[in-house]
Amino acid sequence: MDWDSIPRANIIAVFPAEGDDTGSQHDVLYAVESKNGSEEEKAPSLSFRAAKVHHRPNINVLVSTGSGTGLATATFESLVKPLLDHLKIKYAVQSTKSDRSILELGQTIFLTRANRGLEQGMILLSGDGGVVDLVNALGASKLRHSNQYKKPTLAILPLGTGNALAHSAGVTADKTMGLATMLRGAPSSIPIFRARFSRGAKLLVNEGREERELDSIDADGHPNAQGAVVFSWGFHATLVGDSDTAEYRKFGAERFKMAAKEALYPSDGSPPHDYSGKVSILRSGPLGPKPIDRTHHAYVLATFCSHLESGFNISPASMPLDGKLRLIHFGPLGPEQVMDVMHKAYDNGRHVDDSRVGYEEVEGIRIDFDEEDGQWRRVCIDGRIIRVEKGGWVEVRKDSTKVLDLLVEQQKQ
Ligand SMILES: Nc1ncnc2c1ncn2[C@@H]1O[C@H](COP(=O)(O)OP(=O)(O)OP(=O)(O)O)[C@@H](O)[C@H]1O
Repeated sequence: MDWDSIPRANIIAVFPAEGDDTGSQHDVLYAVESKNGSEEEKAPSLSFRAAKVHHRPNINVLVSTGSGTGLATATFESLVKPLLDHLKIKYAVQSTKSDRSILELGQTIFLTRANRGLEQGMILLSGDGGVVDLVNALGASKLRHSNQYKKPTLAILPLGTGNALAHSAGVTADKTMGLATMLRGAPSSIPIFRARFSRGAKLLVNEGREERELDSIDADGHPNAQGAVVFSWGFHATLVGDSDTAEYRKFGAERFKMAAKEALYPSDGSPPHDYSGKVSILRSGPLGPKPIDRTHHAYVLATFCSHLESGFNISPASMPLDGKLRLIHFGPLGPEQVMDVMHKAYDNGRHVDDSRVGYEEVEGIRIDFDEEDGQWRRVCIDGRIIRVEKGGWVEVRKDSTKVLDLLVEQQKQ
């Protein structure tokens, strides 16, 4: 029987077929609605069937050696490999050699297979960066998708620093480090946004010392980048950018707090920076952009996720993969007041009830930067830092392209 002909929601259990050493033959038990079952007959309206299925998806394990505090390789060797071997699951494993490894695998092998309609599973040992690399590789241009495009399915094992997507999608809700969801989860599309920049925007790499062109440039010459977690400007982007160094990375998630202190209490004794620019909310339909009534800002952050790290509940109204983009923003405040707002975010997202904080669902946002110094024109997309040129702008909008499914606990339609 063909695996694809059995609806996922009807599957009760899958067992390796007895005597099969290839890992590709399975016995599947599944429920079928019985046509003549009715309440009057007092018969159950479901019955079960058993089928023999040949199914051998292409499974790739991606080990991001530079993520978090560098535990991905040890986790693969001591936990993931023995588990997959125990289950006789066949897979190919790739470890990252550079910050472009996952992007390049995605742009070549995974995109080609997806365009040929082949089923692919990926087990990703990384933080949010690995996910965003896959999203960008697979979704950089709709034109690159064939009619047969088949979304790969991703299982994420949270080996990064923030692991926002894993925390927000419920992958870390149990004590199995994502392994239970990897085996029992159901696929659900990862919502994505697209940022379109003025022509001079550049990706910052090598601890912010080098500039690189963005991989995707649209027909009008505007650099594009996609994200699945967060877009930010101001305090958040500054602390992510400043703390992305080998020295800071040793401290795990503490690095964000350390860089936050430096941004709020600069060592030269100056007050925290007031970010200057025009921020507008983009709305759907005929309504034009609605500018936020302030010229200076401390915090501008749009996200699909409820949590940016464990306990940091930035958008309490966000549900796992609900595809709603929410904006959190506030104007210049003293350092103690910023800390007060941040503490409320760690306290179950109470900051959104604070009158100093704006919180709303948006279709997108536009920022027109009015900053002389480039360090204040840095924005963050899922941990990557992009610097916009003087007088430049960025527009961030929800993107309906579906490129990748994430395995999550609850089946979503
Ligand atoms: N071998 C490597 N050499 C250089 N860079 C690497 C290597 N492996 C991974 N990287 C890069 O390290 C970064 C790790 O990002 P990732 O998001 O996975 O972890 P993180 O930043 O610690 O976590 P999070 O984004 O969840 O806070 C990515 O930019 C990735 O491309």
